[in-house]
Amino acid sequence: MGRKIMFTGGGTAGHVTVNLALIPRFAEAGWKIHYIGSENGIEKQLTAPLEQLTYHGIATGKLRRYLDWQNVKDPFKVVKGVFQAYRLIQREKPNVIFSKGGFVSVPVVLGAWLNRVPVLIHESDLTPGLANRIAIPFASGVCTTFPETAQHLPSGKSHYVGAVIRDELRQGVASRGRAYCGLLPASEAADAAAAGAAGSSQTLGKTPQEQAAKADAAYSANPAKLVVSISGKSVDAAEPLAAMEEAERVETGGVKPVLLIMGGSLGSRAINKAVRSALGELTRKFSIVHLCGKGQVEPALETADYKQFEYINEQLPDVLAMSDIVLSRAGSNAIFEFLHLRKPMLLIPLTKAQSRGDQLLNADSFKSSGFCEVLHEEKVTPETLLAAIKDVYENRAAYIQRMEQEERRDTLSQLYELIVSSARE
Ligand SMILES: CC(=O)N[C@H]1[C@@H](OP(=O)(O)OP(=O)(O)OC[C@H]2O[C@@H](n3ccc(=O)[nH]c3=O)[C@H](O)[C@@H]2O)O[C@H](CO)[C@@H](O)[C@@H]1O
Repeated sequence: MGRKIMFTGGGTAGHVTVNLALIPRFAEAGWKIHYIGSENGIEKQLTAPLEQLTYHGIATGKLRRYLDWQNVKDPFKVVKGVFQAYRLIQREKPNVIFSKGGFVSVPVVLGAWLNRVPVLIHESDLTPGLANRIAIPFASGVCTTFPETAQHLPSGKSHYVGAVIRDELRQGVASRGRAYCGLLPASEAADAAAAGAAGSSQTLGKTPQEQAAKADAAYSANPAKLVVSISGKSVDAAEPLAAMEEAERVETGGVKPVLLIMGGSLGSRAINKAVRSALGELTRKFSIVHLCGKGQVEPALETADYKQFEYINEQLPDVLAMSDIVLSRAGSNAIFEFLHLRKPMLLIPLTKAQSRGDQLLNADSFKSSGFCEVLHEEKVTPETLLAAIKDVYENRAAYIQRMEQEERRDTLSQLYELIVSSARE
């Protein structure tokens, strides 16, 4: 009889994507794969395309730190969930359970413990979240993304494995990303820029390099008055910054650099608001792909250089491949993906008022390694946001160089082996 693994984890994509990375490995090795999640959560949507997987929905309750009338109802849902998980595990008899955390995972870990099935938990953040803190006493081991997390775990249970990166994230193709987002393909943008330059008041060179040199020379000769033509439009670059930007655009063949904005898997209203307050300035310099979160797209704001999506799933590798820099929350999975792909980042971590402060720690750790710039939400204004984005973009080579020092470890294989070795016969 083949071996069987049960995954759990959900609530936000950060509690699902590690499972999505592992599932193909287990499927290839011939394991039967089951997933216990909530009835309608994001974990159900994200695992739906996987044919090799049997999904079981159970009742879930959120364990809140604040007062809410749901707090009265939810303990009953949690008890119901434990009972359902217990019965499912008893029936399916998995060899091992892997939990990526989130509230749905608590009843599953308890159900596994009651059935004496080994459970490995994964903690992506520097300090364990509430759901994992409740579950850890019932688990056989805890795999961590950060080495520092060991200090917050019972001795002997902690396994530092590092960040798990989905294989497909490495296979992105920039031109496919541009096509998906409706951004002008790089080659066409270069042609348009060259055509525009040919008929402009300033005759710029033929190649992007010649064009940049001419724009630089023109600006040095008369910094206060430089009119360049990009894509047929004359731009009065009276401001030194604007002149530099236009010269740079010419240098890149008329293609604006791409700024990817990811407010975590659910989107971030604070980031959305901040970005939209500075949209005019930002789109002068960047083509923006904004992952806004469910129900947060504003169609009226859409332009050739501002593309919004609620969430991008299969196409994310392509979109990442075409992105030059990233503005993001500091969720652990996302920032390690950016590090792996060498994307310079500006991070706006979730505040202590809205969370236990895990993203502040994640962001501090990345900043001290020189991988990102951090802008605290309390300090965000259109001006500070623009300055910080400009800073990251201008220093992008230095960020990339520091990220290049970071070894790319095969965490996925290591974690796979650890789970296999924890499984009961
Ligand atoms: C509000 C909240 O509770 N945030 C927590 C949640 O964040 P969140 O769920 O946002 O998780 P992460 O930022 O860690 O990961 C997001 C994941 O979603 C993917 N993605 C995102 C947007 C998109 O359009 N497409 C897509 O595929 C990313 O590639 C990444 O794999 O879990 C993280 C890991 O425990 C924590 O650090 C965060 O503090």
